[in-house]
Amino acid sequence: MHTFVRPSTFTLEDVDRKLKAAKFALPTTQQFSPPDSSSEDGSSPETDYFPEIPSDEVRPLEQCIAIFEKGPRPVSASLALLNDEEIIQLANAGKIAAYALEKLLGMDALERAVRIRRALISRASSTKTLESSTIPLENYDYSRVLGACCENVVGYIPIPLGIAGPLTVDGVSYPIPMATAEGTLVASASRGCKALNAGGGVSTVLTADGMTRGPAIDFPSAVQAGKAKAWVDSEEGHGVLQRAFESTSRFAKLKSLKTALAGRTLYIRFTTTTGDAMGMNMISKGTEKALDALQKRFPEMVVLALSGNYCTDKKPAAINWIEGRGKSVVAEAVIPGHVVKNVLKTTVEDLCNLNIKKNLIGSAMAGSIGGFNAHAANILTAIFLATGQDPAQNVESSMCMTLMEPTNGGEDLLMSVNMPCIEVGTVGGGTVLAPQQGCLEMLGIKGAHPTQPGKNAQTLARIIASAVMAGELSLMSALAAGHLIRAHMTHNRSQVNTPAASAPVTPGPQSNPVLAQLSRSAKAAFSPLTPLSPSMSSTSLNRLRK
Ligand SMILES: CC(C)(COP(=O)([O-])OP(=O)([O-])OC[C@H]1O[C@@H](n2cnc3c(N)ncnc32)[C@H](O)[C@@H]1OP(=O)([O-])[O-])[C@@H](O)C(=O)NCCC(=O)NCCSC(=O)C[C@@](C)(O)CC(=O)[O-]
Ligand SMILES: NC(=O)C1=CN([C@@H]2O[C@H](COP(=O)(O)OP(=O)(O)OC[C@H]3O[C@@H](n4cnc5c(N)ncnc54)[C@H](OP(=O)(O)O)[C@@H]3O)[C@@H](O)[C@H]2O)C=CC1
Repeated sequence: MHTFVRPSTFTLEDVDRKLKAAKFALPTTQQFSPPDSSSEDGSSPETDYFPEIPSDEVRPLEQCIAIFEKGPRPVSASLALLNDEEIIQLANAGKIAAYALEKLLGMDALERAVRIRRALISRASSTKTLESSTIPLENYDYSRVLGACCENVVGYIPIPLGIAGPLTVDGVSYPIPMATAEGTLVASASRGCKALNAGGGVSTVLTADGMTRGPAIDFPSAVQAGKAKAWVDSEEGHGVLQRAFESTSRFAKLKSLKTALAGRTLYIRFTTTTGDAMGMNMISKGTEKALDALQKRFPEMVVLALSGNYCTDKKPAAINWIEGRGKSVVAEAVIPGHVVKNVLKTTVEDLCNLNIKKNLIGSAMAGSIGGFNAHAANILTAIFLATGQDPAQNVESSMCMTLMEPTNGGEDLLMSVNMPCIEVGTVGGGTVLAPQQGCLEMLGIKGAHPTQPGKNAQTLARIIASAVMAGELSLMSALAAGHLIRAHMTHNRSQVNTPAASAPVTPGPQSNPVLAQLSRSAKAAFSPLTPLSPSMSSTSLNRLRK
């Protein structure tokens, strides 16, 4: 193993370990044999095989292979002697796997690896657009991505970042970072923040903190599975599994083990603290170790999967809604009646009525689990993207029940959001990426908390619940006042890049005079230059659009 180390988060040894899937063997220094010194044309083989500077000219494949396989070590030094087109030749000849380019080119050529991969993928695809595409490639710290965030990287996708607020949460004022492509979201959350701040801000309560993993384990019979369940539930069993589990991390402390049988299959839901990490790698590592200990006690058992969906990760599940997963937060605020009227353009009575009919009864009618809200997922996901969270966990993280009731003799609004599954971290995952770290830094919660592990991640969960409340308040008000479509036509419809040519052709306005008339009316009604009549409800507009 070479020792070519760059000042970076990862060494090549790390990358080598993480990319062990690359199946072609690299010649080691010991295997290196200099090229045959007797050249037929009498030219110096040194010159043929080790040109100092890669030229623009593309040399024959055989010569490139010779440099790659017999050139100086480490292999990154050999590849530095080849130009991009020559490396593309090697990859097309099966000598280099496109996904292992970073490993082969070395830590100081990460952007080059991405550029070459783009060319390879582009030329292999039927559209061939990637190489010259608008997907950005430069000015990105790929060393943070490698072995941590993404494979087969061809660039990065910038998402607009807006700031809502600031919002006062537990007495501290926070700017709310939101990465989104849905116009109106930041405006809506900002209006909600303004209304919440006017009432003194949001207070939060953290009711639980624990990540979960639920493996599935088969036994020969339900009786044997039942014996294992009883042992796991016992003090002795819990202790054995806990010791094994906690040996894997400084931060994972096992809080509970919940067991359930389905025939001869045993499910165990491990719940653990995870410090400032969201914790899925951490808990999975601990669970694997605990299952090794269980296997020693019950050799007949078969671990079907580390995840048996009893966790439940990245899927809707009642167990999360009822028991919580990640951080469980209740956020509460009082919004003065005059603020409801002047900032939100509605009334306490209308808001409370709509909340019951929409967020509670409407969701119950729809058979919802954890969907007793208007758009918690909107605000939560935008903050997830801005702060480097795992976006797929928005499934359970955005479970939320929004409650509203009149207070102070009906004058003011008492509001809460109840979010039992906010799965966030300030270390690990996408939080290692520099822009995402910038957002966490802005909130004062970047990385590990220096003295109380877990406090930064908990603060992030409190901020998210409070920002969700701002979004709920503003959207519910817009719905109650009939302002939804007006706002979206102003903030959420591109006038530049929505070409007329994308209009439907068959059947279309051109071929149907009635539809053509409707289309013109709708266009006039939706133009941001022509504000909608306040009396025009979103329902009537929707009818118009059809
Ligand atoms: C990682 C692998 C693919 C290795 O799998 P492997 O079989 O050891 O890989 P291999 O070296 O034999 O290579 C097989 C192929 O994999 C690809 N491949 C292999 N390595 C690379 C690489 N570095 N970059 C790009 N592609 C790669 C590549 O296509 C390669 O073919 P080749 O090109 O060599 O002929 C496998 O172990 C795997 O798929 N693991 C599953 C990981 C996963 O899906 N994680 C998702 C996150 S888990 C989660 O978020 C949700 C969860 C788990 O909680 C949900 C639940 O509750 O179930
Ligand atoms: N494996 C899986 O099944 C799944 C993985 N994921 C992915 O998992 C990744 C996140 O995993 P996660 O476990 O959160 O992060 P990491 O895998 O990055 O683990 C956190 C690391 O940070 C260390 N650490 C240092 N300081 C702290 C601190 N104050 N609090 C907590 N940890 C600290 C931990 O130490 P120590 O070693 O002592 O624990 C650990 O090594 C994401 O990329 C996510 O997408 C998502 C879903 C499922």
